[in-house]
Amino acid sequence: MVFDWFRRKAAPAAGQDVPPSEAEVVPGPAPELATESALSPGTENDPAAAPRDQGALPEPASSPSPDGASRDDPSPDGDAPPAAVPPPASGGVDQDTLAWAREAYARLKAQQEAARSQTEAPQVEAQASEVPEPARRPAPEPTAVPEPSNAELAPRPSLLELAAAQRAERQQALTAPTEEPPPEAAEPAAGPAPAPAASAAPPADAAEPQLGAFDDTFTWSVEVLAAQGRAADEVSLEEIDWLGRLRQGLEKTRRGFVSQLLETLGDDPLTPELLEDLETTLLRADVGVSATDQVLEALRQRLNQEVVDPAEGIRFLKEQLRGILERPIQESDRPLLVPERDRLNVWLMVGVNGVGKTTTLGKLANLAVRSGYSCLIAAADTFRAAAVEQVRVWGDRSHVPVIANPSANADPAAVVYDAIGAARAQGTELVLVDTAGRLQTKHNLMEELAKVRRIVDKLAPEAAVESLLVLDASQGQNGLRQAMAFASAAGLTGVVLTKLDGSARGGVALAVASEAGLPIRFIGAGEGIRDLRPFNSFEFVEALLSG
Ligand SMILES: Nc1nc2c(ncn2[C@@H]2O[C@H](COP(=O)(O)OP(=O)(O)OP(=O)(O)O)[C@@H](O)[C@H]2O)c(=O)[nH]1
Repeated sequence: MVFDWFRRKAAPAAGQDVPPSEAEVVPGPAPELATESALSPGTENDPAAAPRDQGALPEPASSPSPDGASRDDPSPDGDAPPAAVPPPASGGVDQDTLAWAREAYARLKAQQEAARSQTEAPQVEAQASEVPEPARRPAPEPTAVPEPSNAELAPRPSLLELAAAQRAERQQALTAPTEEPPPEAAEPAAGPAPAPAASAAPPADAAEPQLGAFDDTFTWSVEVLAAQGRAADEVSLEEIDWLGRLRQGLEKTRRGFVSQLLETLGDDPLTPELLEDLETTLLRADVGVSATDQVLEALRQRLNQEVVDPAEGIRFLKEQLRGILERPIQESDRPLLVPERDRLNVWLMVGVNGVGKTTTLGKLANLAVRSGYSCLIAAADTFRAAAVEQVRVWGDRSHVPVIANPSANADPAAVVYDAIGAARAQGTELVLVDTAGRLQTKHNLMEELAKVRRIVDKLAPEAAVESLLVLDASQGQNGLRQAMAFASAAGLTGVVLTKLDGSARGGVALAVASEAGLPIRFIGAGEGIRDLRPFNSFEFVEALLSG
């Protein structure tokens, strides 16, 4: 079994079927929210100090842990909080939810400590072997699984669980990308190509995610996973880390959106007059005219039927936003974009200059390798001098081969031709194609792109082809115009939204879904290799509207 980052669940390795019935965290119809409340003002800048209304999140699904304890009874010793877990940062927190979050935290901490002592042990051995015989100290007991220092944490993972966690960590370490690209990767990639620009090198890989404090961000992340049916023992550090970064990435959008929303909604029941203010708020957040109209119309109808208090207003708003994001996903033939096993998958990255196509491709290659898919990169951006080099560096980081054409200004279609041939010969599952950035208004360049697309369809009619428009979220409504233009030339099937970190225009995701009718497939929230994940409408909307 490997952890499939596309499905976000442990999955059988290549050659094994994935049972469709297994529960997975997928961007599907939103889970029913048991409770919902208004956003908590004041938590934006100081989550540790101000209370966050935990009721804003759904009741976590009650999933028994492997040792049989349910989340209602996280501690075999009773209700006392684990000693190593600090008291909650916020007051007034739902105790049941908090206990569940504590359980997840305790497990992650134990896993991290187990992994740490596991990695330290071989180092001690290695050092010992360098020491002259007489001075050599006795090697540490090889079979003993170190007892975590927070052994009193509840529920304490069994030795089997610890060992499994260690194995998983080791496997992750083995399959993880190299920290730095190997020196030869810095060599010019292709014959006459000029020396690589300094900017060609992607940022160094982020270190393994570390467990932070038991704070508001942690409890929010755990709750978001729990609301989607995750058990406490299925919560992984990397997902917590990602959700934290997603929430942080959407902070700028959220800050404007949420504060205006709270101001608009106030403490009184919603009135039709408030809808005008809400319209302005949504349009300012780049949600787009169509999505805004849909939301307002739904709210209007609701207000005609009953009195709606602010908390219900927020819940209803979230539901509407999720619905808009979900519609194109559910209408596509694939509710979840995952490379199909035992089939050639070709994913093209297209878009205007500098939006993050190559970076996205590098992150996807890493996601694919870590999820156990065989992958190959086609460096079909033959226009920009350093592009092939940049792609090679990304390929090296995940040990993914790169097919490139050494001649300057080679035909991108020829590179794709070679790549598909190589993938067929090697039985590769996923071919990621980097294409040159182009303005949607340049007819000849759009024609060139259409040719690449035709070549793929002709050469590999059996392949599952995806044409993904990479959009820089910070470009707001401009991205929408790009989507419309690229749709016809490249036969777009989906969108990757990048640079959500640091952009106040994350609302454009809704405009893309409602006006271009394109499913958002992945989102990027940072330059690091792990800063990309499959899009999940529930998490996105929660992060957008979390307090
Ligand atoms: N902050 C942030 N930066 C990103 C993200 N994705 C890409 N970038 C940065 O955006 C810049 C351009 O990325 P590239 O991947 O080279 O963009 P491109 O679309 O391939 O560029 P062209 O090939 O010139 O069209 C780089 O500095 C990336 O590190 C993201 O999600 N967040």
